[in-house]
Amino acid sequence: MNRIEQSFKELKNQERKAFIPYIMAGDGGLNNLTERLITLEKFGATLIEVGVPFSDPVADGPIIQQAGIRALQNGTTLRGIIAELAKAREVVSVPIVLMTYLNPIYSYGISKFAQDIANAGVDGCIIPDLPVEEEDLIVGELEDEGIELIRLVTLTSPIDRIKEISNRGKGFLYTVTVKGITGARKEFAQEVVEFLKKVKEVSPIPVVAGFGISSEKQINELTPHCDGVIVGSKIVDLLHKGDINGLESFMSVLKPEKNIR
Ligand SMILES: O=P(O)(O)OC[C@@H](O)[C@@H](O)c1c[nH]c2ccccc12
Repeated sequence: MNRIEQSFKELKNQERKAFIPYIMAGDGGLNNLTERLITLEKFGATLIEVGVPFSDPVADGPIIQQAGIRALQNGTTLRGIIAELAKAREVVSVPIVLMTYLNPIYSYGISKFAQDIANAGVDGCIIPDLPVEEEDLIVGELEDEGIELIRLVTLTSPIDRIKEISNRGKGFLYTVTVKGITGARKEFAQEVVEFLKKVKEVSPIPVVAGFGISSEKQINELTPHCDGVIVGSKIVDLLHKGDINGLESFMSVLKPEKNIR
């Protein structure tokens, strides 16, 4: 069984929800990557999403864009990230999902990419600019290496499409909870809860909410209706500021002792 499925199974047995932090690889230098993964695992991450910086990040909001620019400026490459992840895998046991746009995969070479990330101990891949209609380009190569393609659905996806996408899916379904780009939002539209309920009804795989989540209140609002949350901009910001205490307390929101419901 893939590490991702395994960890969702364990969570379910413990009646817990997933907390999935996102970090930008190379922000602050690639040599902090392993240490950051260790810290996030220690603070209770279920799984970690590792972003590959890219010059044209169409879905990224300002905080993640800035982190990407910092990472590119210090010379971070996909090759370097994969090498660092391979080293990290010796000391980190949570599942790792690589988030990258399609272009860096293309220039790396699709089959080499799939092989190299699998050898580095990566478990899944999120490719936000790869529509389901085009995924045959790459999904076979990923699956051959045991890498799960994590698919996204959004508030504007019709329910039939959500059904189709979630039925193809392995790992978990990334449910985008805002219309727009990544980044903290103060409040969610009421339609988000309704949307999550609908997605939960049709999806055979765990449903994880992401985009715009930055507070304990939001997490408590959403988690009764999904299997966990992804938090990007807030985590990237705390790490950039070096606020490790803030990170630890924010990540304790879904710890078992606080998660009695
Ligand atoms: O930053 P937010 O609003 O917490 O959203 C998560 C997000 O950052 C992360 O999953 C992500 C970063 N860039 C993306 C591009 C597409 C989809 C997802 C992402």
